[in-house]
Amino acid sequence: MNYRIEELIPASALAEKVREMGAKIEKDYRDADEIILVGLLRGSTVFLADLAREIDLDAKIDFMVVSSYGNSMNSSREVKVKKDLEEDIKDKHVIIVEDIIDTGYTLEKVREYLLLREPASLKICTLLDKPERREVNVPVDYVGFSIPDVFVIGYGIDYAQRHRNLPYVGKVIME
Ligand SMILES: O=P(O)(O)OC[C@H]1O[C@H](OP(=O)(O)OP(=O)(O)O)[C@H](O)[C@@H]1O
Ligand code: HPA
Repeated sequence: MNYRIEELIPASALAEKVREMGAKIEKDYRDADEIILVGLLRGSTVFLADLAREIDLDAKIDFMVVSSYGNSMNSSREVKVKKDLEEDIKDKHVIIVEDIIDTGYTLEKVREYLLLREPASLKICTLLDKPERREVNVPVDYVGFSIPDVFVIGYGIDYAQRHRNLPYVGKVIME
């Protein structure tokens, strides 16, 4: 399939937004002993790496793998946990860090799954939000950019596992 990529959010705007988000999180959790940032692999890696360095608090980093999409642009509703956390999150302040929220199924499932472990608090932080695509309601506490219903890649986000290493967020245009 032929496609081209058009820049949607430049690297400089991403860096500025990530700084702002980090500052907000730092302020909100300044009285917490420790926070745990939970990244969902693989899309959140680039955002999480940058965000974590903008938060001057005692933070642990852990990861989960959940399956939802596959290689196509269609969402599938089955969400399975393929790799669980290593950390015990009971009584801890946890922030799920995501690259993008689309239908909401992934975060709904992960949120329910983690709440069963009784964290002290559980918030959700996403770089990108596509509100037009939402099918289930999930409380999102930190949002970088709301974007229209376009297929995006870059800054950790893939199209069939490609383009995650682009320094900007681009949109895929089918030709
Ligand atoms: O709101 P939803 O409709 O559930 O979609 C959002 C999810 O889809 C993408 O993950 P993907 O399964 O492509 O895995 P990846 O993180 O490895 O790219 C993205 O990273 C989110 O986790
Ligand atoms: O726009 C997107 N791009 C890549 N993966 C995704 N998963 C949900 N939305 C997207």
